[in-house]
Amino acid sequence: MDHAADAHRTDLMTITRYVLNEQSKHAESRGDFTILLNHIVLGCKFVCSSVNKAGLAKLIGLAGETNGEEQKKLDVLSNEVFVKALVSSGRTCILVSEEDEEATFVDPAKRGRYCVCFDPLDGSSNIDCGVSIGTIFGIYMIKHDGEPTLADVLQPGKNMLAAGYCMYGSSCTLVLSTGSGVNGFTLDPSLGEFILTHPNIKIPKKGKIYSVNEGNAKNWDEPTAKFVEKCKFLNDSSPPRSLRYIGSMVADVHRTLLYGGIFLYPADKKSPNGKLRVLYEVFPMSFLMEQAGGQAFTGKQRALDLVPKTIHERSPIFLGSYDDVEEIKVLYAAQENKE
Ligand SMILES: O=P(O)(O)OC[C@H]1O[C@](O)(COP(=O)(O)O)[C@@H](O)[C@@H]1O
Repeated sequence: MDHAADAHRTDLMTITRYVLNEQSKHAESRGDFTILLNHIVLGCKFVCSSVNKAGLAKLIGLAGETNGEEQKKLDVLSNEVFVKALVSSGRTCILVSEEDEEATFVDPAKRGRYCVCFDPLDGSSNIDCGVSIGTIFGIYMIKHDGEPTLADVLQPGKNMLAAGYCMYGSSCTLVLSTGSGVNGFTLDPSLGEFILTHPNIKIPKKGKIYSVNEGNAKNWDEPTAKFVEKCKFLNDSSPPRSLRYIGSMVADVHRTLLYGGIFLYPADKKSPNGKLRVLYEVFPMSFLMEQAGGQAFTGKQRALDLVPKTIHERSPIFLGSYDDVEEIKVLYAAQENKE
């Protein structure tokens, strides 16, 4: 690798150029998706700079508002920026945000054909201590000319057109799939551009890492308890798997995508549907995992086959390397056969 050439690379593959190339393959594309994505990218850049200067700009701490959960100042600010950017793109008709109780139906005069479900700032519990957090988004397109309704977003995840996340960590990385593979782009602060740095990401078929909040172990169901037990106390000579849990889904999934392994947020006696939300956490991450060669399972079915009934519905999720998720599917199938 010629680092000097790399540092002075002049043929810059920005995310806009990448998506424009992608879209040019679709005859019907009029550039609407690229315009939409550019507004999402603008939101990510704004949130990235706000997160970086949070301590200095007094953006740490609670906003004193709730969405059923206490909202952080950065939660509210990020949500405002994304809603305004998405509406001003003129390409959206329905917005579903983790921070808004109700879906936003865009004014017909400014409306487009895309529905965007997003968590403007995921990993709230890690905001104030500077640990990596992120934005997650999933995009559908309405296929009819009638009034957009909730039915246009309460669809299986496999109907999404695209999904991605932006991680605000040691560097700002945007990972995106438009249905033909997964690519990672790193923000070059000196250019203010996301540059392709992780082309065609493929998750290792089998991993050495498991990622779960073991603090909930006493409330787990048997297949989950058995799987985590296996991760720790293998009955053969192979080395035990390592536990890595940041508590920010974006950061835990990003590591899983690059290094392999499995991330799980199972159901438990206290939260029978788990914690993570289907439309803007489970679906986008499952879409990316499958596009990278991994898989995503709910404990009952392929995550992307789920049909949510409400916009803030939760679901258990097991996602990551193909073989690792296969192991837990076998345990749930055995449980089902016993019942
Ligand atoms: O603290 P727990 O129960 O392990 O939950 C951590 C999970 O909750 C989340 O923080 C989601 O919650 P928020 O959307 O409220 O931040 C995920 O990012 C993370 O995977």
